[in-house]
Amino acid sequence: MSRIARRFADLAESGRKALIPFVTAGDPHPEVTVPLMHSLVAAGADLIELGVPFSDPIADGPVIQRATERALAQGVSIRRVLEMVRQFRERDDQTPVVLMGYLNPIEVLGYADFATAARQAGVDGALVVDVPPEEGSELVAALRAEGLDLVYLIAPTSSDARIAQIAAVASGFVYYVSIKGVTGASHLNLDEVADKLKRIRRHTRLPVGVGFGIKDPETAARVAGIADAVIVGSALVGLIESLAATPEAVPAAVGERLAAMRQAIDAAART
Ligand SMILES: O=P(O)(O)OC[C@@H](O)[C@@H](O)c1c[nH]c2ccccc12
Repeated sequence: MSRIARRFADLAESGRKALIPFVTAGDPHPEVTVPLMHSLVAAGADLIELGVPFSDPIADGPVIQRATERALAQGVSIRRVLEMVRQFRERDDQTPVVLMGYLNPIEVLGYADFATAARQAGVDGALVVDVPPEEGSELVAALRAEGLDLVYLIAPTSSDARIAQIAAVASGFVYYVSIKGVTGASHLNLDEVADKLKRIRRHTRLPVGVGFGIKDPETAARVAGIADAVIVGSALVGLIESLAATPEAVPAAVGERLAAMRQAIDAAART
């Protein structure tokens, strides 16, 4: 069983929902990322989505774009990101890590070499934004050969046929993007999301995570009421940005913000 499958199985057994923070590797400084990852776990992260900086992040809003720029300015490459995961694994062999990124850096390494290096570093899966399911088979095969999951995005506009196609190739979990547009948007409509999750669940038994626009503990708790996982990015990355001048303060502060979401999720689950 993959680390991701095991984590979701354990959560389901204890009736808990997954909390998945997203941070960009190398933001605001490469030295901060591994301590930050440990701090996120201590604050209640069940899985970490780690962004691989890429120069043309089409799905990202301004907050994560600026994080990407800060990381690229520090020279953070995909190899450096893998090295960070390897270092994280020295102290944590339980928490799944999914790399979020775009195809180009993976193509530059080569699918097979990327998959091997990722597995050796301790990565569990990848979410490659610009690989649609009909073009993903080669990448899926390379990742599967190393036991890695390929996480797919489902959009509000995805048809049933599209959801079925994604369900056939996805593994680990599927990621429902709660709103049209880029990361960091606001105001997700919970009823709409709940409807869509019902439709998605007709096609797959994989856990379904929901991300985009979850910024505060209340929203996190409400989404946890209907999804298997709550994914939070820009709310954390915006805090990192505000602390960019004092990188050493980042792990504790971001951990604190995530812990508040964890508490709200767990409190709502008890009522
Ligand atoms: O930032 P938000 O609105 O909290 O959404 C999560 C998101 O940041 C993270 O999962 C993510 C970052 N970059 C992406 C690109 C595509 C899909 C998802 C992502």
